[in-house]
Amino acid sequence: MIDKLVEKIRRTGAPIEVGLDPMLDYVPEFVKQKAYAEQGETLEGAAEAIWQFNKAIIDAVYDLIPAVKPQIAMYEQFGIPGIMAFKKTLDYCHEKDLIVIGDIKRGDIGSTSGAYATGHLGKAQVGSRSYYGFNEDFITINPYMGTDSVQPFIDVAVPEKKGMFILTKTSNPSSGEFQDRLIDGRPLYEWVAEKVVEWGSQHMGECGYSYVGAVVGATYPEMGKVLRGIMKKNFILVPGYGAQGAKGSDLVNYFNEDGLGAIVNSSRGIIAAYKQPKYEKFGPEGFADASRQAVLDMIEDIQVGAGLR
Ligand SMILES: O=C(O)c1cc(=O)[nH]c(=O)n1[C@@H]1O[C@H](COP(=O)(O)O)[C@@H](O)[C@H]1O
Repeated sequence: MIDKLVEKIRRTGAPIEVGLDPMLDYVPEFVKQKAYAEQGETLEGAAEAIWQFNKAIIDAVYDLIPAVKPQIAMYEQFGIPGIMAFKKTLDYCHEKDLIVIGDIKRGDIGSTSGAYATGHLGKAQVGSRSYYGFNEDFITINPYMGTDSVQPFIDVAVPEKKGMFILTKTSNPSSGEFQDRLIDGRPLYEWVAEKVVEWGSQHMGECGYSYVGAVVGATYPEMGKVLRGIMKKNFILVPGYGAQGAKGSDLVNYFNEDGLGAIVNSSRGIIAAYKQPKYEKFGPEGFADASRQAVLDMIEDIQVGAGLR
């Protein structure tokens, strides 16, 4: 999958992923009303609304991008119907040949991590048969419980040729509270980055990049530069573009000289584009076209701002 990700980034010229984080507030009224007419103002109605919203956006952007990142919390808030909308979204993205990064941020003691890994990357054995549960291509992992919490994900990912992105320096304002603390003179996020390199060496793609990548927020470009230097063969998933304030020129440190090595996420900036003054002309009816235009603008901004052309 890392080889496919690299191939798709090269083909599209778009080192970006669209974050499918559908809050009901972003779903235009006409989409919600139709879903509620069919399913009522219920959890099922909410799940139908976010699924229809996602589907229209995927249809509008899939040819421009290599990957999507559905954030499971946005679906979980609607209980079981929400989880079913999450799974429908994953399957539809696969049908469209998109790489699916499940943003699930898991990590627990070994046996529990193993079960998460089976459910999201691998197959569950049931008697003589085995079944994929969610079947994402990559997932996000919280490594702060240490190697025995991360290793089960790698053990499942290797035979499946799937991967993961490990939280290293996150984009949020208080990420420094713990992650920037100095340990033996170096910030904690650098210690994590060194473990990402070590963990990643167990699972390398033919393209020269590891299946084990890192999450480093676009909102801390100076730290991004240091972390790029430590993790030369690990892809960096970069959140923080758009709604959290980062722009193309902040990303120059995140790419390697081959123009690869990073994939930049934008969620609200793309899926709720029609609400921004810049894309107002599309109106709520044209929400998916507004998302397409926002993707085109993001690609241009990153290619120019990060010096990729
Ligand atoms: O793992 C992530 O994707 C993540 C890590 C991080 O440091 N910061 C961060 O914002 N994210 C996720 O990236 C997405 C950002 O959404 P927007 O701010 O709307 O583009 C959300 O799904 C967050 O959960």
